[in-house]
Amino acid sequence: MRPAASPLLEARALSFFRQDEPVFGPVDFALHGGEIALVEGDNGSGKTTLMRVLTGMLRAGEGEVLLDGATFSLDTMAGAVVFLGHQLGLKFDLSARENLAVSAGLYGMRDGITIDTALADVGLAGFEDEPAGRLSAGQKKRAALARLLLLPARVWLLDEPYANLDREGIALVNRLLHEHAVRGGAALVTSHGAVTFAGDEPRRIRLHA
Ligand SMILES: Nc1ncnc2c1ncn2[C@@H]1O[C@H](COP(=O)(O)OP(=O)(O)OP(=O)(O)O)[C@@H](O)[C@H]1O
Repeated sequence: MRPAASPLLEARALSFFRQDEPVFGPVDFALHGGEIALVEGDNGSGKTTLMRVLTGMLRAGEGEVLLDGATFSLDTMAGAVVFLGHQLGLKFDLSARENLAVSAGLYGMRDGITIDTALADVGLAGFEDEPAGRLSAGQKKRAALARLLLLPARVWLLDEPYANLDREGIALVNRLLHEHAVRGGAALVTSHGAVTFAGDEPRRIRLHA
């Protein structure tokens, strides 16, 4: 797919420091619609920290983040960026369906999708009313993936999305990423495992410990 004029997500000379020690950076990248980039690096090189900076959970030490050409702020990213981290953001006492309804109430839904079709697409048909806390680790991850599908966010930030998934689940993540890119979305993905996307070979952003 031909990149749009303005990147959906851009980092310029982005760095993060803890007690004046650099954790990562400076990092530069520009992700256009239709592009997926893999963040690579050894344990402790700062992949999760980069994701947290990009979601606004941590403040960058130096540099800037642009979303759709505008300087990043919590207001501009709300609804435009969705983050899947180690904490899946599920309320365990709510059902899978209720969890998605809460997210949809906050951020809206993509055209042509419903909560139940999103759950069915990730293999959770029949588990809609199960409290999220009673789902297996892989099923919880699938419920979190259904949220990615449901929300209209064009930028996905996925931190270790393959963790806890079986082979079929890994293929599911790759399919969802491919479909997201075809729809014009962009994604940044951290992973230790082998990643095989259906589309073009992903870009690689390397962090150094
Ligand atoms: N809350 C924290 N307080 C202090 N140091 C932290 C904190 N979180 C992470 N770090 C440190 O920041 C560095 C980067 O951690 P980060 O989790 O971003 O790495 P990572 O590349 O995601 O690692 P992994 O591959 O092991 O998941 C590490 O040295 C880690 O010890």
